Amino acid sequence: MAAHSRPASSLPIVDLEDLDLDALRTVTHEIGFFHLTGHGIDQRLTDELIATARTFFALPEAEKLTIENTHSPQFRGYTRVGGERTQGYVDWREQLDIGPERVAVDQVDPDRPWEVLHGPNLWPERVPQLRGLALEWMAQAQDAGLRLIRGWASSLGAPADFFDAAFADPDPLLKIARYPGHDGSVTGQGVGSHKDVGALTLLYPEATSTGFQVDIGTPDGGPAWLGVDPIPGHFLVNIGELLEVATGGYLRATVHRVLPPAAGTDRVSLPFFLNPGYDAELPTVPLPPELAAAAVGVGSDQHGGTLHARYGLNALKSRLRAHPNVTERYHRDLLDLPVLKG
Ligand SMILES: O=C(O)CCC(=O)C(=O)O
Ligand SMILES: [Fe+2]
Repeated sequence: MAAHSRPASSLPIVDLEDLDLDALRTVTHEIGFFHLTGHGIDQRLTDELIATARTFFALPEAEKLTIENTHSPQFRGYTRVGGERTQGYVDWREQLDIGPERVAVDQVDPDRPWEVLHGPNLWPERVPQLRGLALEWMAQAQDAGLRLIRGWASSLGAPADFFDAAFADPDPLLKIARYPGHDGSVTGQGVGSHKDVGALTLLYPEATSTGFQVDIGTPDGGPAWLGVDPIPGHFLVNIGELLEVATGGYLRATVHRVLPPAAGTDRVSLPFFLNPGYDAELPTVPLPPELAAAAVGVGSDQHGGTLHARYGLNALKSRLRAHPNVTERYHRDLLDLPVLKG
C-alpha cells in the first residue's frame, strides 16, 4: 500500500450536453480525471454489453482460449488472467481487446512498425451477439470522445477542429475487462499503476464496483491514491499521454490503477481508449501565454521512457510490453528497433 491512502471520494462531474469549457480545462489541468454525464451513450446498450461480456467470461476457459491473443499478431482477442504485465508485474484480470476491423498488412513498412497492429478482431463463436453490441457501443463512445476532444481544443484557445485531422481515421481500442476477486496471496495488482498511452479514455465501471484509484499526488511529489467510486450512468474520463504531449504538459495524463476486488466477488469494466490513427501525430497546441506559463512540461512513461506524439509508436511500445507472450511469438524483431527502446 502507498504511504498516503485516502478514503473514496468524488471527482468533479463534467456535463457534455452543457459543456463548461473553463471547468473542463481546469479539471484536466489540475487532476486529469472526472466523471462524465450527458455523454449520449445508450445506457441500455451499455448494460447489454456488460451482461454479454459476463456471458463470455463465464464460458469454460478452453472455449475462451480458442480466441486467445496468442493467435493474433495484432494483440486482439482474449487475454487470460495473469497473461498481462504492467510495469513488469502481473495483472490480475482477463480481457478481450477489440479494435477497428481492418485487413492485416502483409508487408510492414520498416519506418512504420505500428502497421503490425492493423488487423481483424477475434470474436467468440459461442457469444455471437458480442460483435454487434461491442462495435455499436464503440461507435457511440467514439462520438462522445470526439466531442470532448473538440471541447479541449476550444478550451485551450485553439479552433474546435484543431485535432480533427488526426482523428479522421482513428484507431480506438475497447478492452472488456474482468477482475476476479483475489485474496492478495499472489498479487495486489488488478492492473498496476500506469498512464494511458492514447488521447483519452472513457471508462465505464459497473455501478457497484470498487478498487479504482487515481494518484492525485502529494505536494512533495509522492503518490496519494484517491479511491474513486462510480456514479451510476456516468463514465470516468482521463486523458492519455498524447494530449499531455500536445499541450506541453498543461493537460495532465494522470497515473491510476485498479486493486483486485475481494475474494468471492469480481469487477467488469469497459475502458474505451480513443486514439488518433496510428500514423497520426497530434499537433502541438499554441497555448495562450497565461496557460503556457502553467504548462509543466512533458513527463516520462512508467518506465522512464519517452512519450511519443505519434500514436503508433506509443501504442506499439505499450502492446509489446504488456503482452510478452504475443511479442515473443510474433514480434521479437521489433524489440531491437531503436525507436521503441526509449
Ligand atoms: O478497468 C478499469 O477500471 C481500468 C483499466 C485501465 O486503467 C486500463 O486498462 O488502462
Ligand atoms: Fe488505464
